[in-house]
Formats: sequence, C-alpha cells, structure tokens
Amino acid sequence: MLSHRKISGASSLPPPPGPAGNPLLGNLVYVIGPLRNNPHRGLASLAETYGPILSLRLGLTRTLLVVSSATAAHEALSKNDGALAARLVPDNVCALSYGTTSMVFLPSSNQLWKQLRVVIGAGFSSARGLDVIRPILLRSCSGKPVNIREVVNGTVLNIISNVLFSEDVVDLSVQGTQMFKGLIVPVLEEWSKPSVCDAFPSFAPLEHFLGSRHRISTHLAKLYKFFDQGIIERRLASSKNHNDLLDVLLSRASDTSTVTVQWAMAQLLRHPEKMKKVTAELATQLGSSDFVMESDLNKLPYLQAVVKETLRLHPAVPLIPREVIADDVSLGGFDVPNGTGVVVNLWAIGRDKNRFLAGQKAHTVLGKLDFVYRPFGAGRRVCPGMEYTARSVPLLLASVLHKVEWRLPDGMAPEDMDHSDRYGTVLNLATPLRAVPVSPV
Ligand code: HEM
Repeated sequence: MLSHRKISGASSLPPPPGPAGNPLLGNLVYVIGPLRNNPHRGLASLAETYGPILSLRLGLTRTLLVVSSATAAHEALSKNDGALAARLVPDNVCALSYGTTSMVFLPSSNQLWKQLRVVIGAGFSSARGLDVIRPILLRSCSGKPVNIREVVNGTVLNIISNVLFSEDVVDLSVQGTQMFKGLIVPVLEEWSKPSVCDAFPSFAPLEHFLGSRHRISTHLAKLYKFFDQGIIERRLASSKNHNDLLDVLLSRASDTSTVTVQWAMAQLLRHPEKMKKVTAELATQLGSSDFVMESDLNKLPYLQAVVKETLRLHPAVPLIPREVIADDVSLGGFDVPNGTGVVVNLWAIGRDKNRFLAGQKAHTVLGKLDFVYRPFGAGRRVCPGMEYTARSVPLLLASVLHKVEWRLPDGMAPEDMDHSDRYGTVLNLATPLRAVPVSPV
C-alpha cells in the first residue's frame, strides 16, 4: 500500500503544475481511467502541456510527481539519490506480503535489501551462465513462422537461473517454458495495474477479499508451489533466500531482456537496410564460426548500437517509481514534500525531441548514443542487472541473427508491422512478433 507520510511544513517554493482535479478524488479518475493502459504515453502527453515536472493528486492526500526530462531525472535520481531512495509501493504488490519482502520494494535502509544487492551483484558480475545462450542456435531454420519471444525467453530464463541457482529453470526440450509462463503472466498482468487503494488505503480489506489483491494471492500461491515442488526444487531447497531471488528472476530479469531482444528484432525487420548492416557485421567478424562468444562482442559496434537505440526507444521498464523520504527536497525549483511519489518517465525522456533529433525514427543516430537517457535508472537503486544486460542482450541478439535470415511471415511488408506497445510489468509489443527463420543463401 502506498505509504502516507506526514507532509513537511510550509515551503517558500511553489508546487509543480498539473491538471485540475476533483476536490475529493483529485486526478484519481484520470489515473485509474485513461492512464491505466499505457501510462507512459498518457504521462508523456501531459508533460507536453504541464512541463517536465508535473503533479497529479490521488484522493485527498496523495501527490504523484511525474518527471519527463533528462535534466529533471538527473536531479531526482542522482543529485537527490538518498532522498528518493525508496520505492513507491503500489497496493497490488502487497498480496502475500510480497511488497514487504521483495528486494524491488524493500527500503534501501533494510538489511535484506543490502544483502540481496550484494548477492545479485556478485552473481551477475561474472560470465557464468552466458554459455547457455548457445541452445538458441539449436533451433532449425524451419521456414515456418515462430514467435520471437518464445525463441528467446526460455534461453533467458536459463541464463538467469544458472547465474542465481546454477541450474536450468526451463528444459528447452520439454514444455517447461509454457507452464512457467502460464503461471507468471497473470501475476505480472495484475501487478502492472493501479488500484483504487493507492489513493484510498481504507479500501484495502475489500480488495483483499474481492479485488486484485485476492486474485494476485491466488496466482502467486500457485507459482510458489511450482517452484517449491518443481524443476529447481533441489537447489532452491538449500537456499535461504530463494523467494527473494526468485522475485528478481521473475519480475525483473527475464522479461526485460526478452522484450529488449524482441523490440530490437522488430526494429530490424521494419528497417531491412539496418538488418542487412547488422548481419553483414556478424558475417564479417565471425566468419564460419557457429556460435557467438562474449569475447566477440567488442567486434560488433553496430549491433551494440542497435541494442542501445532499442533501449532508448523501448525501455523495458518505462516508468521508475520512487518515493521521497526526506524533508526540504526540491526538484526543478518546485517544492516536493516528504511522502510524495515520484515517477520518472524513461519512455518520454528517450523520445525527447530537443535531445534526440531523430524523434521516433530508430537507428538514425546509431553509435552516437550513450546511456544518457538512463534505461537502467540511477543512484543507489540503479538496476543491478545493468552491466550483465549490457553483455547478455547483445549476445542474445547476435545469437538469434547469426547465420539465420529472418523474414516477415505471409509476405507481410515491413511498413505493415504493428509497432504499437503495451504497458505491463515490462513494455511489450502489443502484437507478438512472429518471423520466419530461413538458412541464408
Ligand atoms: C534490458 C534489461 C533491463 C532493463 C531495461 C532494466 C531496467 C531497470 C530499471 C529502469 C530499474 C529501476 C531502477 C531505478 O529505480 O533507478 C530496474 C531495477 C531493478 N532491476 Fe533491472 N533491468 C533490466 C535487467 C535486469 C536484470 C538482468 C536483472 C537481474 C539481476 C535486473 C534486476 C533488477 C532489480 C532487482 C531491480 C530493483 C533494484 C532495487 O530496487 O534496488 N534487471 N531495472
């Protein structure tokens, strides 16, 4: 549940601008209405009217600040790192006490949070696990359409579970992926939606018995059972932190990487001349070698730029939710009281027309970008998978592309592809990407 802290005393600074709201509900109707689906787009268009720092009121007491420029994000996440080091905890993640035990939501002062960051940092800083990318190449160039997400996801889950538990979660030869996805998808879907309890905590008991909290508890219980009795039982049984690490595996690590590879493939299929350039780079640099190795990556600057550009246009985590936990905080010259929720809109920042002249056109500024737009966040809560992803996602993309020619199914033209997105726990393609792998001539 969103915490309701005491608002600090009067400030001489003005509050940020924002749309007028109902006296009782504030902007709540807007937040659980038009902003419920694709909030990254709705918030970006509000920023066009109200500027890079705007405020929304939820109910009588809760204020949400939306940050939509790189400068304001830097001020929020880096300069005010300590003051904004807490996560905004939405009501929906409180089911089965998830929000109070998950590393993603624990306060940064919590001992378990500190321990888990060390565990993850150590596990993901080594090259361990990356060799399981190879099975992607075991697929045949069948000439039949395949779902790119499914091609990549089983492998990603195995990379991550190998790093965390030294064991495969998904046996690629059986249908483990499907079973796993069937259990996790409903949880992720529910988590991504705002709840009326975010503004009115007193509704929580009702939600607990009838609403989304009840549904999430049921789904989560099934998922925990799957892991406790399932494929990785032996290993996890000896790990004291297994649910905490499991949470990282489920909610953060696997879908973010999969969806990034999927978006990169979508952009390349939509821009065949860029696809040609990236596959030519692979052919020149890797020659007859069957597998892409991590050591090959520094010979593939164009492919690396494709990944960066993908993260700019389609950040897997488009909104970063934080909460102010200190007094006397100001952002962009506005007063930001203790207890204010702050949402950094990475999607809007990556498409800032003043900064990226290319606007929404992908690949035209390839190579010139660095992570200035922060697709992994910043400060003490920066994504602990950042460095690992910088190695694993290019390696995954290279493995999908090397020695395979990908075509759109059913004679579809690149301009007919559906490029719209869908906000969930990660920013996904609204229409799953299907393509046909064939052996290159
Ligand atoms: C394309 C891949 C990924 C992207 C775009 C991404 C993005 C992000 C972003 C934007 C945040 C919020 C950071 C902030 O608040 O400043 C985050 C947090 C997090 N990420 Fe990632 N991530 C990716 C992959 C991974 C991987 C592979 C892991 C596995 C270790 C991971 C684990 C986490 C965790 C545990 C947090 C919460 C950290 C905390 O609150 O202390 N992520 N990620």
